[in-house]
Amino acid sequence: MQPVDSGPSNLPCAVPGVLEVITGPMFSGKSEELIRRLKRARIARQRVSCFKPDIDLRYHRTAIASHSEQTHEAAVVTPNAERLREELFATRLVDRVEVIGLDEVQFFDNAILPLAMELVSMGKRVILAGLDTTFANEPFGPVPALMALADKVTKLNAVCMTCGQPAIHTQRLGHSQELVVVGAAGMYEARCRAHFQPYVEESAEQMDLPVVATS
Ligand SMILES: Nc1ncnc2c1ncn2[C@@H]1O[C@H](COP(=O)(O)OP(=O)(O)O)[C@@H](O)[C@H]1O
Ligand SMILES: Cc1cn([C@H]2C[C@H](O)[C@@H](COP(=O)(O)O)O2)c(=O)[nH]c1=O
Ligand SMILES: [Zn+2]
Repeated sequence: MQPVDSGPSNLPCAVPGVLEVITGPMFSGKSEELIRRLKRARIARQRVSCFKPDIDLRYHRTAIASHSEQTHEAAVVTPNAERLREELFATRLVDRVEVIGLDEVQFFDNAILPLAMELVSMGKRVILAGLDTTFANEPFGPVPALMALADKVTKLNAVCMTCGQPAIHTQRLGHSQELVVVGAAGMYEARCRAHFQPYVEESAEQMDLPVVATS
């Protein structure tokens, strides 16, 4: 008797959750894309909840806002995954929503990874937006690891403010070497590879330190 090729199972599985990461430099449209996805989910009559860290209250206290002034209602939370967990579970909000959005995820600690995966395992659509690299071109917080775990990664480009080509970097204008410096246009610019100056050389020049020649 021939063995039966069972093939792909037609058995229904539990509603699958999904992790989506939207990333890229500043001004690349991450918040716009997050807002677009959340609005479409609401059109599809899905229940949506959105959060942003209390670090960055540039435009609104009760909404995420893009540089182009598009907005979506959001709750402000301390950028601490345990606090976000409490916000979702202690209030049972998690039981009332299908889609969870979070902007500026780069400011969260690494515990955001197991929290995101727990929500996905509960069948939630989790959409996270944040910077992949810092002003110094280093991986920013949990974002690269989240990209590795995601079902879908959308990496956006901005427009280089020097030449108009696609920009993958965020240039900080000024001397600060702090990791977190909240700001927008005037403090930061999108730059392409050719026009991005990582802070090591630039700050050395600005601080009148010797710049080591590479060739
Ligand atoms: N250098 C730039 N490249 C692209 N868009 C820019 C630039 N500077 C300003 N913008 C504006 O920023 C908007 C994207 O804003 P936003 O969604 O907040 O980006 P992000 O969240 O990635 O910082 C664009 O639609 C455009 O109106
Ligand atoms: C590169 C870089 C950025 N920031 C800050 C600057 C802004 O407040 C946010 C990014 O906002 P956006 O929605 O992506 O435009 O992050 C920072 O603190 N450190 C950095 O290295
Ligand atoms: Zn350029």
